[in-house]
Amino acid sequence: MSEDGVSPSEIPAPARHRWEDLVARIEAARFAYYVRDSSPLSDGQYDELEKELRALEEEHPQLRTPDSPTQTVGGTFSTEFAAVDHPERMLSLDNAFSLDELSQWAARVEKEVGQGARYLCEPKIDGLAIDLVYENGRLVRGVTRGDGRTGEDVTYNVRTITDIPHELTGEDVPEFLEVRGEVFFHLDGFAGINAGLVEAGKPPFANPRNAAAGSLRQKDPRVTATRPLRMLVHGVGARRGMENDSQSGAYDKLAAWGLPTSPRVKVVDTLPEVADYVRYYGEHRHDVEHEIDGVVVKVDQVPLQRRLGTTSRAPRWAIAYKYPPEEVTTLLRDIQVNVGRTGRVTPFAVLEPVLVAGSTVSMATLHNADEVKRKGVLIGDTVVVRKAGDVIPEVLGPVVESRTGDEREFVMPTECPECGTTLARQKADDVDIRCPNSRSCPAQLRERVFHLAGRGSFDIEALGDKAATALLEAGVIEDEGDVFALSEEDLARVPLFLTKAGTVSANGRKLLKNLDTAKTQPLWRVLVGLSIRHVGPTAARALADTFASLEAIEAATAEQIAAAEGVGPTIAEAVVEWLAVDWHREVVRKWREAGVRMADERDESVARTLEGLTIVVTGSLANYSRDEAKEAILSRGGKASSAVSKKTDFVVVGEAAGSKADKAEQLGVRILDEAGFTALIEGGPDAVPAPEETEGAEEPAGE
Ligand SMILES: NC(=O)c1ccc[n+]([C@@H]2O[C@H](COP(=O)([O-])OP(=O)(O)OC[C@H]3O[C@@H](n4cnc5c(N)ncnc54)[C@H](O)[C@@H]3O)[C@@H](O)[C@H]2O)c1
Ligand SMILES: [Zn+2]
Repeated sequence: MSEDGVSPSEIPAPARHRWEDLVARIEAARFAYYVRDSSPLSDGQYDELEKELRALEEEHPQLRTPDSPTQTVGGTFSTEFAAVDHPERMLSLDNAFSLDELSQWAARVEKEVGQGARYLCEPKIDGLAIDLVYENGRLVRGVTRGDGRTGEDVTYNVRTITDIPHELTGEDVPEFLEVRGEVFFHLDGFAGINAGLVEAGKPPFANPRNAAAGSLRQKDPRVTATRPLRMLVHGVGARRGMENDSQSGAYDKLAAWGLPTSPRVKVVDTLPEVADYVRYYGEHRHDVEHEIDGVVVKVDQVPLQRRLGTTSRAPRWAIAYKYPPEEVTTLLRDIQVNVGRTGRVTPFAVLEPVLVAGSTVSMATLHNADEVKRKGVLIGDTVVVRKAGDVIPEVLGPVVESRTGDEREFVMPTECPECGTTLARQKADDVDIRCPNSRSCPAQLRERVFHLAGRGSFDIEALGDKAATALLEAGVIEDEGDVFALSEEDLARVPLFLTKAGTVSANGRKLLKNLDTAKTQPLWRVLVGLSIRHVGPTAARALADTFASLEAIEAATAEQIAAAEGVGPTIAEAVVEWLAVDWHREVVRKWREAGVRMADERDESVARTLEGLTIVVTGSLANYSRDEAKEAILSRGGKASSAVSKKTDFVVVGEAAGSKADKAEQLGVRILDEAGFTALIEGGPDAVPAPEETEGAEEPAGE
């Protein structure tokens, strides 16, 4: 950095020192990123540095030397590869971090070329740029971006990527063509790469982008060949024998010659449509098979691109709209284990708290001990953490470059951290290990009590995490069996439910009231509350629909349970196994004694006209919603099914019915329209016309 060009008297020393410091840090980060394929800083942290540098130079324009990182294309070329000049310079992109900045860019475009610019929008792939040169249709060179003028020759490596054609096909293949694209990994490819590296005793990558860069930039192309790299093209450079009047037109030609273009490219006429595109991918960022860090917007017409021109580092006719970063680097302080409701022991990462996607993350899931191994993370590592949308934060991988040697490997405990019981696999081939002390392991108890109070079960608002713990700790409940017998005297012994004066608090009274209401909840909620393996809301509803009471389920055999609509052998086995355990039956007995209803009342005023009939309703009916139709069938003793089979007695076909109606016809199942359905409900099967008549009357069918 030439300080000579800058007159020290004009720039305050602190600003100059800050500038030097920022430049040094940015250059170190660029070196790690482009040469070592590593990210000690996250992209967000890096962008912050660049932003600060830009602001500083805005304030003190004399600092803006031609070799400032704000004026150059990031990257360099390492001596490990032959250096090759690009026929045409490869540029970076300017960024917009808000819709506001995007419209400022569009305003500049309009000011320069007037109205009429069309905008080509495409996802910004988080990979690394590649320059491909085709001569007479043959791939002759593949080069990394480097510093924009000179890149690294990775031709042999590029040839191993299946997306990249060695030869262009089709009509009018140009004499000379330089194509720009992005090399990247699909997300699922990344996890496999790291697992493979760890198994081979090699350092894993911190994230998919580094993995792509590191896999392409291999000395030995045979290594590159083993990595499932992908490529999509997003631009053209120098060319002879190819005329372009638009970016989108160029993409069409490239595609016709066999080059992979993005299926998500869209050309729009107005800025609001660009904003829609940006918003769409902001919401659907995770529906794309690779990581995207933004959307690239380009003026589509080539003559307008020419008029707009470029700066030293980026075209003026394009901009990268960047989404908020989802990946951060932070310290992995520890790996601890959590014991879940079913005793499953799962490791989780304890992180140095870090802000990502708008919230502070201090923990991340690690699923199981194998997963920790596969990711190759050590306690004490700097790790990349990803928080994608509402998904639980995840550790992607370690920044191996930042290791000091003090890191240590995680060892799965052999004893339950909560109750000291020796951990074991339930079945020999299970991945998970569990605490077998399900009845009284404090962790499992707490989770079960909390679970039965949940929205998907009894829905007991005043019984949260804290309350569950407090009740167990005070000893007023020994396990979930005691929950519904709780009295005011009991709560008077739980500090959490006491006022300062020592009486039961409003919250305590609310809990008692909640419990009373909960006792009349429908059977399926009771079943969910029992914490039977595999019995979540869906299975519980299916069981309740068929058996209507817990007593009936207790009396049923595994075969009978499995035969119920939507149940099947796995759930049936789990239910039977659960009921065979003494203390489980004790929970049921206590609940029953405390007045939990455990049966769905059948409305006896409704005649059971459909006893033994299986009925499928498809399409929409005028007088019944889906649920009402189902209810009408169930309350009359019928079975409401969703799939048509030979066992189906009637298929009710409403408006816009789909394939189920066709299937019914094929199988010769009796078909009813809505009027027929009403007749069936009211009078049973005898009230609807006999099969022959129905068939004969197919066309006029009621209406
Ligand atoms: N973590 C770090 O330490 C560190 C260091 C250096 C750079 N970086 C990251 O790299 C960025 C700067 O790199 P950059 O100069 O390559 O800029 P950039 O990544 O912001 O944008 C330019 C690049 O986008 C790529 N791209 C992806 N999809 C594209 C598409 N559809 N059309 C056109 N181009 C597309 C091209 O390869 C192009 O070179 C930073 O903002 C940061 O995210 C991180
Ligand atoms: Zn335990």
